[in-house]
Amino acid sequence: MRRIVAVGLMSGTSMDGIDAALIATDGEDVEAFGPTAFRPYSEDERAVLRAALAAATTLTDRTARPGVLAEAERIVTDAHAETVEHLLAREDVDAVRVSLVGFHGQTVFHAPARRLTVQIGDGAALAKRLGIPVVHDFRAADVAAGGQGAPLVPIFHRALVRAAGLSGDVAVVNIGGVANVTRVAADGSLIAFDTGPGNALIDDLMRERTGAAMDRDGLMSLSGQVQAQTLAELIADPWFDLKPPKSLDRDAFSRAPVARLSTADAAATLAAFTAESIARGIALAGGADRIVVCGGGAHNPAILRQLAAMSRADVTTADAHGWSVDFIEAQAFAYLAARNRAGLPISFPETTGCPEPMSGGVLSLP
Ligand SMILES: Nc1ncnc2c1ncn2[C@@H]1O[C@H](COP(=O)(O)OP(=O)(O)OP(=O)(O)O)[C@@H](O)[C@H]1O
Ligand SMILES: CC(=O)N[C@H]1[C@@H]2OC[C@@H](O2)[C@@H](O)[C@@H]1O[C@H](C)C(=O)O
Repeated sequence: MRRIVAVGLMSGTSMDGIDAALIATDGEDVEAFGPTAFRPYSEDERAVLRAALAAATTLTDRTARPGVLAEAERIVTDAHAETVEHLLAREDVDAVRVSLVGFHGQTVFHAPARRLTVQIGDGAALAKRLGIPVVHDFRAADVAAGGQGAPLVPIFHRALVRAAGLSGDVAVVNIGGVANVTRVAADGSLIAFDTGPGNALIDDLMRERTGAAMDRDGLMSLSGQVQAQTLAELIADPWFDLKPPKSLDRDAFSRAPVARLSTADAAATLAAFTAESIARGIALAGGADRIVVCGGGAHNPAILRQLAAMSRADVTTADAHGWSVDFIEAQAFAYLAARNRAGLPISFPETTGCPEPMSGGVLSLP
């Protein structure tokens, strides 16, 4: 395929907002990173999204939008359209120069064992409003074929690792609401899976105890003490020893074990829980010489310090390699949309457990 300019859009499990990023790619190589934009959800919008997650637990049909799910889908679609319109206007980019949008949508339910994964967001409506073809619904085909439907970013991580010429075995770790790892071995082979919690438990603790949306710069976690017994209780969950492929829904783990702790100790212990489950995941993947961290958790020194202490690898953040800590997932969905148009697979037995390399995503034309 020729090189195209694509916009990628990600609204992740943290539900902090929408990341948008332009890239130039032929679906194999990333030829250039372009401008980015972030559009936070308002507190009201976030409350609707949280209600949608609760409502979605009873879904059996991935296309049904009962009750609050219909309102949540409208909010998600409109907010994504606004984000792209803002980005293109700010950068003075004419929509005709953009060939494609990769639209992840918002995951409201993920249970691959039940062959069900639900991302809300109306791709057809977005294509019409923007006047740009949109690829959306990236996870459904993989899950229908028996895969986990996640993580999908690994093939993008590998493209970045190869282009950077990083030596040795490299683990790219994304710390979003949930955390996931991609291990790119020195021989180019790939293994990827979700490792456990990212920031979601810490965000939920902070909202409940202080009303803040996050533990900004890890200040609360850094002021507390990791409670070893509680951490041991959290990490004793047999899920962490399960062999990949494996993936998680946002609320797969409970923060009940930290309920009796002070806010500072609870935050410190949850940050250590995230770090230890990532370190275990990297070991399960075969270990790494280098760990490159991306996602919002890369801004939390409490997580990063614990991770560095628990692993013997060289730990850096994505920015140190010229990649983007905050927009790597949005860039990945632009890349995955381009792969869809190029007829290239987006998921693999080694990343989602699907039976064979699979294409993914649905195209909606304006
Ligand atoms: N300055 C900061 N200090 C501490 N934590 C931060 C900071 N900035 C972002 N975060 C954390 O990162 C989260 C957002 O991360 P990110 O945008 O990577 O997640 P996501 O894309 O929503 O999730 P996922 O990757 O699971 O889909 C916030 O909710 C917050 O917990
Ligand atoms: C079902 C779902 O939306 N999963 C997300 C979530 O957030 C992080 C982790 O869990 C990852 O598996 C996935 O997102 C990234 C973008 C992925 O598919 O690679």
